[in-house]
Amino acid sequence: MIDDDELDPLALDPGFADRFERDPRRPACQLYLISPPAIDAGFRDRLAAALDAGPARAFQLRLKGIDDHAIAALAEPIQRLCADREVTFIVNDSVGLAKRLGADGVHLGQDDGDPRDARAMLGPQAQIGVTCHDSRHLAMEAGEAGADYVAFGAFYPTSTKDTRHTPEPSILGWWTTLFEPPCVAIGGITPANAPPLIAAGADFIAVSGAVWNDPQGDAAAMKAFAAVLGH
Ligand SMILES: Cc1ncc(COP(=O)(O)OP(=O)(O)O)c(N)n1
Ligand SMILES: Cc1nc(C(=O)O)sc1CCOP(=O)(O)O
Ligand SMILES: [Mg+2]
Repeated sequence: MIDDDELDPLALDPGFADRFERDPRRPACQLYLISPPAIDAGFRDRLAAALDAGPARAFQLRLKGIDDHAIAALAEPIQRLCADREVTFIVNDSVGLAKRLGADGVHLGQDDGDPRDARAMLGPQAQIGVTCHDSRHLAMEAGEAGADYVAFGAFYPTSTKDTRHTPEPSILGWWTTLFEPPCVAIGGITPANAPPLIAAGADFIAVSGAVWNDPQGDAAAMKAFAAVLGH
């Protein structure tokens, strides 16, 4: 096992983050929208209005505390909406559910299974993402296992999930400098605190609470993210 500190560009080269320049061939950073942890049947219209207000490249159905049958029933209209808008539809946690729904992909945490098994079940076109916390080692393992993106977080405090890892933004630039698959930044991201992560190299910012819990409303939040991302 490689010690993560041995891979830390800031330890090897303290000026790394200041000199980081995004490869112009990489697409600009985009929004990866994550559902609230609980939704009802009206969420489809709420999501449609949010997507009307500002673009998202991907949407993850991340529902907690209900079984796969209940998730499948809620998923169908949302999945159709995403297909109509060309928004990649990702299912959290469950390869079996992603397969059953014919989702565009699955997001796997470190305890949610091996990306190789997910690939075998979902096929070559599936988008498979892997949680890598603050670990360069986990990200390289995920890349070797065929992940289509790696996710680092939690960059900021969040009430959406109990988190134990806090990466430095420079992990994003380290990844994009060395590897082709996109990297996702997640955890407590708002329009106000997103710019340093975008500047550090994030290919996607993944956001839940800052959209669905914004006191100004979902549409205002989506517009604010669109402005920050230059859409
Ligand atoms: C894009 C993205 N990144 C990280 C996570 C977290 O996944 P996981 O560690 O499995 O935790 P839960 O989301 O299942 O609570 C994610 N879902 N999406
Ligand atoms: C689902 C999730 N995963 C994280 C990780 O660090 O892997 S942080 C997080 C919560 C994302 O929601 P919000 O934008 O409301 O903070
Ligand atoms: Mg999970």
